[in-house]
Amino acid sequence: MFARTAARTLAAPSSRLFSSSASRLTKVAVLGAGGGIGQPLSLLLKSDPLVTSLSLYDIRGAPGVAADVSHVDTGSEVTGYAADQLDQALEGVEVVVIPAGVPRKPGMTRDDLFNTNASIVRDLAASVARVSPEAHILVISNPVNSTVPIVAATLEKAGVFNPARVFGVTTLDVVRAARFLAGVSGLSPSETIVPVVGGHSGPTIVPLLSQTKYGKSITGEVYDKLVHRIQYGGDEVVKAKDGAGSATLSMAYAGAKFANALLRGLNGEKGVITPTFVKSPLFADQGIDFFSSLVELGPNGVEKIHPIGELSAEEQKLLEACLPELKKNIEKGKAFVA
Ligand SMILES: NC(=O)c1ccc[n+]([C@@H]2O[C@H](COP(=O)([O-])OP(=O)(O)OC[C@H]3O[C@@H](n4cnc5c(N)ncnc54)[C@H](O)[C@@H]3O)[C@@H](O)[C@H]2O)c1
Ligand SMILES: O=C(O)C[C@H](O)C(=O)O
Repeated sequence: MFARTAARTLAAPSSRLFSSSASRLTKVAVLGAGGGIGQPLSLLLKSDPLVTSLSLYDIRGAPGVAADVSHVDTGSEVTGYAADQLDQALEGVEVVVIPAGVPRKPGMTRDDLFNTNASIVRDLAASVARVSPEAHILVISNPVNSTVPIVAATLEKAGVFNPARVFGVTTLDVVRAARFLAGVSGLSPSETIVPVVGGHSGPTIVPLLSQTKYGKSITGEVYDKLVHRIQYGGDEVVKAKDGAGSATLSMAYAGAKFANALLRGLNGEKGVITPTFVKSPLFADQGIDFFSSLVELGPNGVEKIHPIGELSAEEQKLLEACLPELKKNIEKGKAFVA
């Protein structure tokens, strides 16, 4: 998971979880560190040798999480910040991960979280713009299809938006796709990596199984069920947690995995390529200027946005269903800031 060498992100072997020490100082902040995702994510980031300093902030509970996590015997320093210490938490930070906000309950869509989470994310982004305007921002808070445009528009308003530094974390969809395809094929998930493009909610999640060695042979009902499970994996967890929230542990894993990929890119590692939801030219001519596709990460953040490649007829249909919904979600986010 936390590989530091040349293996591509999509195929990073999990045996590298605790690999060797960092080559450069990297200060990372978690905003929402006291939450269901924030706590295990903070623990995993503490275990990442590429993180040398960890700032944990929440409106409640972050100093306690920091005291706990700081005893783990890895090299990084950990500091917790209380509700009125956001500016201090952001000082000198290069990477900001945002899992702050409310999660879904059964029967809700991610868009139902907009009313609460939009202002939380906007206000946090405004503080990042003021205190650490060069930081890379990793947005986990839902609805990602709207919160990423909100962060971008907020930074734009402050005159500091750099599209190479704002990312919607869609890694959980990639993690699920690999796991679920492995379940169908009987192979190891390291052999069933699937590019997942589009956005992060139901029909906007578009798994490109035809671009994988084992996925392309899956057809009919098995294909339909697999695609549905990848698109609605989040609902599975929400239902099972029965009112206690949504995915936290698998999300912390996915968030730490994406953060590690970004840090490897920032450290100059070549060939770090993974899907992420960024400002993108791929469908901009249709008024959709944020999109998740394979992105190469480098010393400045986004190095190269890859095209989505060849699609099967089924995937073309999935993409057609994705685009109008995604456009609506993006416009809603932009309108909120405007
Ligand atoms: N991108 C993804 O794939 C993905 C996956 C799972 C969950 N999520 C989303 O992540 C978000 C968090 O989920 P969770 O399960 O950790 O929720 P949670 O309620 O357990 O934790 C959220 C935390 O955010 C904190 N918070 C609220 N307002 C804040 C603010 N202004 N500043 C700092 N912290 C603040 C809360 O105090 C709480 O500790 C939700 O919106 C959820 O939908 C996204
Ligand atoms: O389903 C949710 O609301 C949380 C998250 O987006 C997920 O995919 O698990």
